[in-house]
Amino acid sequence: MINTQPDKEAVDLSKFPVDRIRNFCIVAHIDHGKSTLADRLLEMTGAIAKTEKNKQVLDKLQVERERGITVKAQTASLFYHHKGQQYLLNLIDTPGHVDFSYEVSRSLSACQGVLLIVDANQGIQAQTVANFYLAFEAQLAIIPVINKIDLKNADPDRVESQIEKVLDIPKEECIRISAKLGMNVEKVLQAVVERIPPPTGSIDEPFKALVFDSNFDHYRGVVANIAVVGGRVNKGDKIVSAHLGKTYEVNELGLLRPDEHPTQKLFAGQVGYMVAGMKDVKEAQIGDTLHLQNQPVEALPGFKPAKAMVFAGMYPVDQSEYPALRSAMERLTLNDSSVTVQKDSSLALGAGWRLGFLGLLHMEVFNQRLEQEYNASVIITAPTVPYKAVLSSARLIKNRRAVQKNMVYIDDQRVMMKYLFPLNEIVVDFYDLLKSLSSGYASFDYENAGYQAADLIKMDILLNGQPVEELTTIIHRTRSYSSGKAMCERLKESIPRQMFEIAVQAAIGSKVIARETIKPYRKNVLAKCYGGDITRKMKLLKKQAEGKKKMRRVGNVDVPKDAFISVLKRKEK
Ligand SMILES: Nc1nc2c(ncn2[C@@H]2O[C@H](COP(=O)(O)OP(=O)(O)OP(=O)(O)O)[C@@H](O)[C@H]2O)c(=O)[nH]1
Repeated sequence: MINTQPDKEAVDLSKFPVDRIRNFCIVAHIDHGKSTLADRLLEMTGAIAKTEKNKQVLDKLQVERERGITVKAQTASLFYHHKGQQYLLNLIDTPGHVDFSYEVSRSLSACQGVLLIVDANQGIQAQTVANFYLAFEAQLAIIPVINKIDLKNADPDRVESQIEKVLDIPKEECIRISAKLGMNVEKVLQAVVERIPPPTGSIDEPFKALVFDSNFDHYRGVVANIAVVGGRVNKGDKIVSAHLGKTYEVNELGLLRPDEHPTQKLFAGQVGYMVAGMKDVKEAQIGDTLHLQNQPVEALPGFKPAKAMVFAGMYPVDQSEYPALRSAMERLTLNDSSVTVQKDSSLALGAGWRLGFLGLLHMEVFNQRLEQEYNASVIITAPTVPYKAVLSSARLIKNRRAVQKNMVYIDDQRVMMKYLFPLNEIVVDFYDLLKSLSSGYASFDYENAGYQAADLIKMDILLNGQPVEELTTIIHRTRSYSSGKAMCERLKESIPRQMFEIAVQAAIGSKVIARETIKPYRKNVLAKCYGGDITRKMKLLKKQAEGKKKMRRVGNVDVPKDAFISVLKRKEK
């Protein structure tokens, strides 16, 4: 293979007519080797040097490197020689975990095909099936790739049979590789050219591009990732966002290889980035259509908004950090449009937001990115799931526990089961439980099946008979006793003794279901002051008064803000 990687200045994108372009994603279950294969493809086409240091180069975020998982889809344009012709391959590496499947579905909209990677030892897993259906429904060409054939326990024959049985893809279409050793990776590149169709647009149409991702650069403003569906765009052109109707001048255009590589133009079928003086994050809607000024086009269908599954409150640790946190949140939600944001406030924690996430890992990663990329420190409250309440005298009638929907044997060792679960039962620790019960063998994926009636109740927490609104929770009746007890115990640990006895109670309506008592105690700050040094006494009393400012008064009980945080914060695993 001769791979001439054009240098920075030499890229002439007009040399790549649409029929010599391939846009594809790599999709797979978590850890099946997407990012490792992406590294090999980048190396083989000369986009990056082959060194030990270049590992998972498309996992650029600190959180991705620390956790060893992909959370953001990344794009890289590769140049590849095949049968005497040079091709432009646009690769998008996507996350594997179910919480980031929104990234996958968005990325697929910029592609005509996928490489579906399956681990030769683990075989088909939950997200293999979920990702297969995303690609299948988007009518993309699917190339099954069996990875890690170098492993001692690899069983590619069995995995091929699974692929044929469960996904209905003929065995013969599978490519067996070791991404780690680079074995057979060349065959993957050949299959991309031969089996994935080129994009359909034409260079002669009016310019039309889909914004499929974007992020915020401190100096340049919004950097949008675009897929040019038709026509061409030049640096300096005036373009219009179909969503807002605003006009911008194109300041910068280029390819991602995977670093930014400026060009003068982008043509139909190409995928790249654009900077067009959008200074406000609200101007770069993901899913928006861009066209030339005075050449309006029909807007592309865009993306279905992501459906948040888990909600949590987010507050600055110190209220003076609110404006800085707001701008950090706006910028991060531009890069992760699946997070929903609503303003909220709490007496105990001040002004903040109620955020919606696709799952618990998504929430943790968002929090970590805020800290690492924006230096923000936040308090996250206990995650909850959405409920619909029926306001009538009729009770919500029956608790729907898991209901089995179907069961398919993948082979003699594996079975795929579908259940209907209450979301509240699965979002918090179900995945961990499943992994430990199955010694790590089971995998899990879920989608929203709508609202179901359930026996839910509102549980209040009372301090000396006064309800504490921040701690009210909606909970399944069968869980209320254990949860109420745990919350009372945690509050007892966090509220300091005061001059009188404090009753900490959990209650359903007027019925108390758990109680702890905090014994009276008076902290006499003057106890150690012998004699009559009045200035020293005043100092100590002033310090005590300042301490009280950090308290929230519930009835006659002073509760330190930290107490709310420790009770509200979900328990660390
Ligand atoms: N033995 C062997 N290990 C591999 C191979 N390909 C990948 N791995 C290892 O499998 C692990 C997961 O690989 P990644 O490339 O991070 O997997 P991924 O699918 O990108 O993971 P997510 O993006 O988090 O879903 C890493 O430890 C890799 O070194 C292979 O061909 N053989």
